[in-house]
Amino acid sequence: MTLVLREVAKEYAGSRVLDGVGLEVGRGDFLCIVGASGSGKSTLLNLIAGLEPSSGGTIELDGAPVRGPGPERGLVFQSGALFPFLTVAGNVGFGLRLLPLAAEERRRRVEWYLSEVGLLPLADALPKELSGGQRQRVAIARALACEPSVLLLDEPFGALDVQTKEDMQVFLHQVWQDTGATVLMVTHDVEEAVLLGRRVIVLAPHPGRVAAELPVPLPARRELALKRTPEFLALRARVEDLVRGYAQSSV
Ligand SMILES: Nc1ncnc2c1ncn2[C@@H]1O[C@H](COP(=O)(O)OP(=O)(O)OP(=O)(O)O)[C@@H](O)[C@H]1O
Repeated sequence: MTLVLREVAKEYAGSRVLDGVGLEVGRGDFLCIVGASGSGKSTLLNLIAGLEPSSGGTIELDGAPVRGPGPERGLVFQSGALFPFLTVAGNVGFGLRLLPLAAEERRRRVEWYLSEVGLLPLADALPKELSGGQRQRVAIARALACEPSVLLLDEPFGALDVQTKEDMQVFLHQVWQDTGATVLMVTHDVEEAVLLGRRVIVLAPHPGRVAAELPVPLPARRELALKRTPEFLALRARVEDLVRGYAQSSV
């Protein structure tokens, strides 16, 4: 799986929100996109998801142009947006109904991904009975169950309290390692990006464009304790300076 963007642009009512964006995401990658508010992070993810058309450039998945949403791109937003009237298992299985799978395989996947996110015991619960963190786990399991080529995450933990957010970061990293998924995550949280990403891309605003790309040379196993190491703190400071610097220089 390779996702390739070349010279991607987006305009809203004549105003250019993204300009000349190029990036490449390969199988098993974990790429985080950061940038000041309004730098076009969510817009970029929406274009890749096929929720909106670009105004220029190309977006290709394995050489095929992206022209709309598709099951090979799994999506998770800040608010899990679960179907309130479906159980946890029903939510995880929802997207599978659109895939040509035998009933037995659907059941297997629902069970597998629910157990992967630690929610098998709550399979029959309704979303309203879950905590915010649990709801996001269901949303992630729902996206993963379709076994997408790439998992697109837009501020998936932005609405959670600090403790739950940290638990979810560790959890997502574990899921990524277990499943070999390819992840593209948008976040305004630089610490989160450095903790989870193998690479971090910084978008500069007005118009949104790729200003910097930094590899994250931290150990493969990302634990919360890493956040206190000098290597982590130095990289985090560097990315924060870039984000802030570009935000100020564009005002
Ligand atoms: N549907 C839309 N119509 C018009 N303008 C839009 C639309 N969606 C986004 N924009 C504009 O595009 C710019 C980029 O927005 P976007 O939400 O992608 O940025 P962001 O980096 O994700 O910001 P944040 O971190 O605050 O979520 C903003 O100036 C926003 O007002």
